[in-house]
Amino acid sequence: MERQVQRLRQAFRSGRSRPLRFRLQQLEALRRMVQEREKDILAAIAADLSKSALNAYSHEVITILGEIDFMLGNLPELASARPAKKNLLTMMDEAYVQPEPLGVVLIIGAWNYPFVLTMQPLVGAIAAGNAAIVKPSELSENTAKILAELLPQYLDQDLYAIINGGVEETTELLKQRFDHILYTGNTAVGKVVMEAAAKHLTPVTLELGGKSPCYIDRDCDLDIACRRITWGKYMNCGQTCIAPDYILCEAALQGQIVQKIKDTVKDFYGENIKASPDYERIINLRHFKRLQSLLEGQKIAFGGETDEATRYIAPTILTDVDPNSKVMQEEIFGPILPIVSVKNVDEAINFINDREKPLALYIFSHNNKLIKRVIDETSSGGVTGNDVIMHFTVNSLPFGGVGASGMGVNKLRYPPNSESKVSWAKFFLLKQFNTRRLGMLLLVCLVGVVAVIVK
Ligand SMILES: NC(=O)C1=CN([C@@H]2O[C@H](COP(=O)(O)OP(=O)(O)OC[C@H]3O[C@@H](n4cnc5c(N)ncnc54)[C@H](O)[C@@H]3O)[C@@H](O)[C@H]2O)C=CC1
Ligand SMILES: CCCCCC(=O)O
Repeated sequence: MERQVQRLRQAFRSGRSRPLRFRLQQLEALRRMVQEREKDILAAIAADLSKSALNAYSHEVITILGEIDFMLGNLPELASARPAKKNLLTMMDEAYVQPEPLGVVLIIGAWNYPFVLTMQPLVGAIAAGNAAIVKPSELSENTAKILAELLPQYLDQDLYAIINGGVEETTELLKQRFDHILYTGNTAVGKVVMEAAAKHLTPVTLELGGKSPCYIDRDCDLDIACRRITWGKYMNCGQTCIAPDYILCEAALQGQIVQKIKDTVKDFYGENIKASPDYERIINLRHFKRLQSLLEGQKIAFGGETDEATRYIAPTILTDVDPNSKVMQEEIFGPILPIVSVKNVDEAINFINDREKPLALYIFSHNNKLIKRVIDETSSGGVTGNDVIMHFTVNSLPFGGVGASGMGVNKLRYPPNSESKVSWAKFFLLKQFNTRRLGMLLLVCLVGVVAVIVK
């Protein structure tokens, strides 16, 4: 490990990773890799998470293409010096902030979105002019393997390395000195990473987990709320760090919520959910058994079916959940949705503040004052009102946790998925489609307006 880190440090010292042209070339090469080897990448993600190619594209590949496009379009400005305000003493001088690379950075990825959670930080590291070591999660072994095969074929091998392995290899890596470590994974390991980094005073970005609450106010559009919660909760079989972990609502709403989510699950995944290409599986037996244990002693209002052979757990809803029960003590990270009843928003705010600061927080209400109050009186990594997960798609928003859910920041929806939905997602998320398609869309609108005026 030490030799590998030293090799990267020498390459970084050569200054090769600093010129803007070089950084853009590497990002263009990464984009080429994603495009030319899309099929292999989708197949690897599919094998790891029993995910359809359409979902692997929508959940992961499109995000990376969007991130690379953003960088290719904005890096010249992002990397340029920023003039600083001067005072009388210095008004004849030059004063500016010059963004500069840190050096050799370590990226440790997680398994639930194995491509996004290693490539997105790598895009940032390359854009900033760093050298980087990428250590994908060993749990998503197929994606780890394909990345080890592809990255050296497309990127500068002296500046960007990939090291595969599990706890042992990661522990060895963490003994080395880096100039920044970006870790994505659970909070317990986040502490291990931070402890190791402290020995070298290495700054860290910790993208951790937590229990993200979702408060449903009695005054909201319950149909929309349940549809969006169903999408965000059961996507990737609930293995999404910013999925709504549990619902807080008045007891009287539980019945309607269960029914509406039940109807939406049928709408999304059909009568036979197990056969749906849009419904994934639990990553491994350890997590499957952990999730099964969370069902013990609970009132299962919907779902609850499991199949160990295929690591299938049905979309499940628990009602009248005791806040002290096991399912409320740990991040669920699976397709189980507990409903905890509270009398009102005051009780919901206290419930949230009595626990670790969540990675995400969701509020469904027609009352914007109530939403604003919850935002003002709680603390979380990111909030979406009247939706879930969508703050993740705004790459001009910082993305990350606070407190136990993390520190530092990193940046076409409903099933069933289809080619045309992916195409529209590209249109709305990828630069390359915006201009051409946007022009077409504007032309159609213009023709429409003219037609109305003429008429
Ligand atoms: N904030 C965010 O953006 C995200 C957070 N997460 C969180 O990640 C968690 C799920 O991922 P995990 O199961 O943790 O992924 P994991 O088991 O794949 O571990 C993550 C990484 O840490 C390494 N690792 C594991 N144990 C280690 C140890 N004892 N010492 C050193 N390295 C170790 C693994 O090799 C892997 O590369 C959830 O809590 C989820 O909320 C997941 C995705 C995004
Ligand atoms: C929708 C993609 C989200 C990726 C980060 C997470 O696990 O929440």
